[in-house]
Amino acid sequence: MSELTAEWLRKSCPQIWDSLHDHPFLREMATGTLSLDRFRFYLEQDTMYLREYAKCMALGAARAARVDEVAWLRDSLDNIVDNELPRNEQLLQRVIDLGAADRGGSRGMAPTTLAYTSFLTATAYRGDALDVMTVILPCAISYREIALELVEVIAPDSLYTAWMEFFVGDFYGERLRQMQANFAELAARADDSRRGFLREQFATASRLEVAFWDMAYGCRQWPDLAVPVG
Ligand SMILES: Cc1ncc(CO)c(N)n1
Repeated sequence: MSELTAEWLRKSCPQIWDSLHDHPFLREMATGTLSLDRFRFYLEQDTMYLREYAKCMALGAARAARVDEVAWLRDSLDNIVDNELPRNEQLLQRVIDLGAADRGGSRGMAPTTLAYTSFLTATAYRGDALDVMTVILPCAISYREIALELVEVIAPDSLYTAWMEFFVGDFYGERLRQMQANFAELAARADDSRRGFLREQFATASRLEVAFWDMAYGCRQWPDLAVPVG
């Protein structure tokens, strides 16, 4: 493995990423047929997810070797806390006002949210800034890719357009570009065995992104927290 860049990692697991792009949750968002209940479940779980995601960045900063790595992770953390979390909360209010039913998404972390956040947290406690940057990349890259793809086909001014407009915007695009440049700089110092490990970690986080959409699409909650339809 001669170089380790975000773009290289992204291309290293095409099967997983194809299933992200083909996901029924996202296809139904594009056609406007995704049920509001499912979107509500997604937003409730994603809010719980983002709180842990932000803390994973804070842990990565605490375990960083250099102050520029601290600043990189601080920038990513700022975006989650200042933009993505408040936007999720506003969208959740909108979707509730539109009549979305509670399918148990608000009652606690569903198994997949727990699996994903536990993976991020364990990675941060065990590793350093590079480990954290590797596992947060699939999240950051996939939302940009998904939003850019959907925005081409989605009906304008829908609830789902409101969700994706942040991820297609220049602010997010520039943040992602910066994140990828920072990652390449840090990863250039990793030896081959570490690169192999990071590649696996990237693939795991990518699989968990697919699993997250699966969970939201099926409103999959622990049996005692689930609210059956009807
Ligand atoms: C699960 C998940 N991955 C990535 C993002 C983008 O920040 C998000 N909001 N949620």
